[in-house]
Amino acid sequence: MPTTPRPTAPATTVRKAVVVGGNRIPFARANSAYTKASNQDMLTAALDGLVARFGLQDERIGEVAAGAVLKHPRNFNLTREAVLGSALSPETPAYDVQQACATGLETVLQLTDKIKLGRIESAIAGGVDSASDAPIVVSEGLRDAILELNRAKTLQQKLKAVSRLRPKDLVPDAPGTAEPRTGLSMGEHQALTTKQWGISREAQDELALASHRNLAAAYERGFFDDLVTPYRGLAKDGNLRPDTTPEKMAKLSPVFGKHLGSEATMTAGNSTPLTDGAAAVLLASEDWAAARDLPVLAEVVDGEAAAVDFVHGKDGLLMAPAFAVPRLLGRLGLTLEDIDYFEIHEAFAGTVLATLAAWEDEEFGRERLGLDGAFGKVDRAKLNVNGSSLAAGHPFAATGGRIVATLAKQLHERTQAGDLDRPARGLISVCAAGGMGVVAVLEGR
Ligand SMILES: CC(=O)CC(=O)SCCNC(=O)CCNC(=O)[C@H](O)C(C)(C)COP(=O)(O)OP(=O)(O)OC[C@H]1O[C@@H](n2cnc3c(N)ncnc32)[C@H](O)[C@@H]1OP(=O)(O)O
Repeated sequence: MPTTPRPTAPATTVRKAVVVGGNRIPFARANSAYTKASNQDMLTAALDGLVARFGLQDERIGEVAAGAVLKHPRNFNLTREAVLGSALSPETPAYDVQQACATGLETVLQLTDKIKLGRIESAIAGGVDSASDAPIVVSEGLRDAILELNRAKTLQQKLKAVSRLRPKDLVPDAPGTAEPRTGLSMGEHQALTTKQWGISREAQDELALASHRNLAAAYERGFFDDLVTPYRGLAKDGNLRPDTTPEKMAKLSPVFGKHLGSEATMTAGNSTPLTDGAAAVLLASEDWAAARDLPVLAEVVDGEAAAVDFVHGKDGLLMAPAFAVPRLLGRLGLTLEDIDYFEIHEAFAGTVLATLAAWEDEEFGRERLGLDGAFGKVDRAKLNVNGSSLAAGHPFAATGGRIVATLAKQLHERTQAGDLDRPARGLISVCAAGGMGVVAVLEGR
């Protein structure tokens, strides 16, 4: 007679995971204020700022997950080293994540899932990147010679290893943002997508200007006072240009897609700059936050990842969020109209605008998303209301943490204002190298 199999693990509970708050160091343009700071220095500073803000000295956090896109081989487990260097309890486990520019958001989703399942009560998610201290890779020839030298026991074997070296082996591989499968940089890929979706230079410059204007206004009203801790002489993001104008932007020469001639529209003004920085977000179960009398800004409701075949297909490298968002909202029974704030990572102005154009396109909606028509229109007054990567800068893995903390605070303010008959709702969309995208929905408290 068949018997009902006994569960091999205790039943798990699904509960809510919330954002308590965030902390980041101001983001610096590459080769400026943080030239001498390593990824570990910056991540430790972001963690220590969070510790100071929420009284977490010697606290054993359930788990810390962070990462860097440009990681030195010497950083075996960068996040654990940063935890050991911080004021958190050394009994706090920590691990690295790498999901390109979506790393910060991916860590938030991984850790909130663990909290929802009851495996941990608290967590810190984050990310860091330094374009100033990028790892330099040695050539295959030099690597082979060094490994052989390491194994050599006799003088003869050592000389043989060294004698293999040729002058070209001494040339290092310079760091870059090229896609391994196409050899094109992210900017060159985006230039193709920007053209494909017919995004004008004016529209890109306008989006970049709005980003600077919104970020400057948010600093002005003190919005970042409890989200950003000054570091190495910097109190605000070094890339912020409150005085930039449409005329100044219009004068900039194209930097990507130059082969497109007069159709080249991407400049240093409407592309993110290479940036250094770190961000961290404190996540918890409701009980853990209540027991410590800590505030709760927002709930992390759900997330989704997508990928596109940018090598053989017609979708642009950074277009995966155009697919991930409809899937996530569909699963949650929401439409774009149900969202009060959109945080769409501004890798390039063209990335945001191409995504919005795809969602408004009937054919894309029917043929690529399997809908009856266009997915919908984003109300631009709800988009990146506190500025985004074009103004703040984009230290790749740190961007997700910046966005989650910023959105959580914005949602909290709006929910507490009480003008909605429900909690304020926010959508995050982050594109990533490799044709990927990670998105999430948060709700204010
Ligand atoms: C990684 C993932 O997984 C997904 C993603 O997010 S993809 C995005 C990844 N990021 C990138 O690829 C980074 C792209 N950016 C770059 O490579 C470089 O920043 C860039 C090529 C765009 C520009 O480099 P640069 O030429 O060194 O920039 P920079 O010197 O700062 O600016 C050039 C000029 O524009 C001016 N400028 C820049 N922004 C301006 C603005 N908003 N208003 C007015 N002027 C501006 C600068 O003042 C400068 O002028 P001068 O030459 O007179 O000093």
